[in-house]
Amino acid sequence: MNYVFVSSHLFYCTITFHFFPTYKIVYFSSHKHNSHMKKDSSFTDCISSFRTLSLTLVAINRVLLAQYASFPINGADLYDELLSSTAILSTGNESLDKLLDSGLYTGEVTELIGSPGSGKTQVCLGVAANVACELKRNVVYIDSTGGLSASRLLEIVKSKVSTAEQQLDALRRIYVTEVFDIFSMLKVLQTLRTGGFPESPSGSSSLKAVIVDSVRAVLLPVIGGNQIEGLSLMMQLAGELRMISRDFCVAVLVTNHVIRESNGAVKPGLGRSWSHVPRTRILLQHVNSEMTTQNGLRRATLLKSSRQPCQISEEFCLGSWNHHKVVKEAKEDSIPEEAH
Ligand SMILES: Nc1ncnc2c1ncn2[C@@H]1O[C@H](COP(=O)(O)OP(=O)(O)OP(=O)(O)O)[C@@H](O)[C@H]1O
Repeated sequence: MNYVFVSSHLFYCTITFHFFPTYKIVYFSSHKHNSHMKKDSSFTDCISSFRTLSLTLVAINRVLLAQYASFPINGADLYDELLSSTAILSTGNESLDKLLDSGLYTGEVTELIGSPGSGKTQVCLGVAANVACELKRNVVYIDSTGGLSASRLLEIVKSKVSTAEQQLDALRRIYVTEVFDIFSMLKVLQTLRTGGFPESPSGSSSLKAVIVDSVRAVLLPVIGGNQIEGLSLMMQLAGELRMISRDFCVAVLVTNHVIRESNGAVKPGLGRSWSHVPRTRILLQHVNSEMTTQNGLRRATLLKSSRQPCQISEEFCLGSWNHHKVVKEAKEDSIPEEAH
């Protein structure tokens, strides 16, 4: 254990420096009330200890920067890192995959926005079922709206895998947590990040997707009144989602509502501070036609992407995840589970 001595007129305390556990910082005072202080230290000793201290602090500063600051890396290394850590998870819906440039990218936060009833939860269920059934990977599903329907999930799973055993296996890969406030949400994410995630039955940690439906439901109550606290909680949530996506190489899919402006245009909820959090954003809308409202036809429009031109859109049916895959077995080898 290394000790760093800090002289102060006010304090006599010992603090363990959390970021740097091998160092112990000891504050000691020359105040006359502290009878047990080092009274024999001369002025020159004091100056030399300050010098030592400043050198030590510089060393600590360097180590902390090396550990926690981001360093620039060249494009080739960046591309290598991308190839080794990025996987593309198919959503199970061709139209959405097309908009997302093949699917959900691990290491990124993707946002699905839309008005109530636009089908955000249906898409989340479809994605969870697809990752669990087709890719055979784990999913953490955080439900903050109470909109997750186990029967609907089973319905989608049944359309993807035929035997009861496979269906059970797939359902076991989807870990559902219900949270209804931002503090519980942050706690769940922190538990997940610090390794508190329950392992899959096979014992392999194969978490590939984290779905949060929805972020606005937990943020809305804290954003209205106390703006400063609400914003800081929102940024904390953004940080947790980003860290999980990067550290665990998982795809994070979040849902958010929209705000309708006076001219009828829609914009993503949670304002500007949130707008930079997702790397990709898709808007879900009803397709307004008497014929199409019956079969749940939706239009998905790409609003934000660093890979595709924005404002392209695709139409798809919400019930498309139910469609049975007749030639599933034959196609198993060609599932684009991990593109890189
Ligand atoms: N099995 C199904 N097949 C097709 N469409 C369905 C099915 N079940 C529900 N729907 C449709 O999904 C829509 C509701 O979708 P969903 O609950 O995903 O909306 P949401 O955008 O999550 O809404 P909210 O923001 O209120 O949570 C309804 O229009 C409903 O008709």
